[in-house]
Amino acid sequence: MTTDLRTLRRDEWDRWYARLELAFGGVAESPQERRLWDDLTELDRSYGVWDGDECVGTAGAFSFRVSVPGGAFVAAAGVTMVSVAATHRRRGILTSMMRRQLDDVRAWGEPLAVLTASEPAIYGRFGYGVGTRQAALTIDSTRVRIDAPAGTDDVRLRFVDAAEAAERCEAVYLRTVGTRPGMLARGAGWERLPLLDAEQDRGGASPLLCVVAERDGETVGFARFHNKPESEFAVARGRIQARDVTALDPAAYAALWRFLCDIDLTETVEARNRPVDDPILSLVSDIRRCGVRVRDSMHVRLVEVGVALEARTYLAPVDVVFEVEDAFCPWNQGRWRLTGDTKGASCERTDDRADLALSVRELGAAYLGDVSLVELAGAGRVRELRQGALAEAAVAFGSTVAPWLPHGF
Ligand SMILES: CC(=O)SCCNC(=O)CCNC(=O)[C@H](O)C(C)(C)COP(=O)(O)OP(=O)(O)OC[C@H]1O[C@@H](n2cnc3c(N)ncnc32)[C@H](O)[C@@H]1OP(=O)(O)O
Repeated sequence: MTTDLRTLRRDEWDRWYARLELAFGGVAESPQERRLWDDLTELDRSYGVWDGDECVGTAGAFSFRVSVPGGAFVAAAGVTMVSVAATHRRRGILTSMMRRQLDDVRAWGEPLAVLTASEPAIYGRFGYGVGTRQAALTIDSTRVRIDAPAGTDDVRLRFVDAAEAAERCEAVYLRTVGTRPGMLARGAGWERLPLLDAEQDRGGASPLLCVVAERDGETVGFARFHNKPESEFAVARGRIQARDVTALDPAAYAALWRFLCDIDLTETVEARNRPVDDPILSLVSDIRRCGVRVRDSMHVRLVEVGVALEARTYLAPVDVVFEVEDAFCPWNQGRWRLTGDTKGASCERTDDRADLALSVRELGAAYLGDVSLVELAGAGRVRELRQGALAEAAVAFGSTVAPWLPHGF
């Protein structure tokens, strides 16, 4: 079989995207969602693999800047829309696309590649580590009380039309980008993503509802959610499906969650993607009844180890030499000396003896401050070669808040 891997052309997008949908089960997305992804696709950063005139492989890369510990934003390829036709699987097509893509990302001068995986087992071989996690909540709102802080009662909540309020909600959201590592600065068009609301995706729930939180006439937060009425022998058992809960201060945040947990005729509040250290977990009276489940979220690949490690700051002074293994991107392979603290860092090639040995995948996992290097060492994936180096590096790589990716891509 000979296939041709090339950059996507405008007139190929429809056929290309249809093959991507087919690889994910063949259920067509709503026209609204399809149009959004069409508009967001960056053709010159997308690939199709063609067997004759049949598209058998797809992959793309959005232009993002990822927030990292210390507050900088680092250019990153947001790897997306990866698929290989079921008729052509396990013949190396994914590998060929990952090869081409990581070479291109390097040539574009982007030190990071990030993605959310359909299955976590796919991308480790290409040097990606799980760099952020997310928590799903299923709150029993009949039993859980919100212990709201002072000032919560001064927050005014109002139902608004989600589309009409989109601009001011986006303005609030943008003020939160960068408050956690892992959040994305993106280009125009992405503000449409949280408003997608096709009936076919609702599963019987209401259209998207929106409540804004105001103080002194200023918007200080918002919640977007669906209400799914359910009942059992005339007992209301409705479910609130929270899509976004965003606020600029603790009182507004508590007011929004208290509202969601208090809606009549409902007894459950679900939220699929929250930070693992979400303050809601400290607002509730009974964490056991919040059904917390944690899973992998954004996978991170250091495309240029030196540039990436220099771009963030470190919670404590650090001076360690890493022996990095990177078979897929051998330009990263070898020894790097990282020195840094809360103000800045430098990371350079060195011949000095190594203090810690690990693969680029572990660096990706630890990069945003989520998984501890100590935890990875416990799994045998980081080796300490100088006593004390592991603790020193683990503390330095931490983050004061858990990294979080608020939405998929
Ligand atoms: C960022 C995103 O877009 S995530 C979306 C990923 N896409 C999907 O899940 C859609 C459905 N699946 C597919 O399209 C394909 O099966 C893909 C893209 C996952 C894999 O494509 P393929 O061309 O079959 O992969 P390829 O042949 O290059 O495999 C490379 C290696 O990865 C392994 N691999 C491939 N898919 C998987 C998987 N799902 N789980 C574990 N290992 C996998 C292969 O076994 C192979 O291992 P080997 O080198 O040890 O033999």
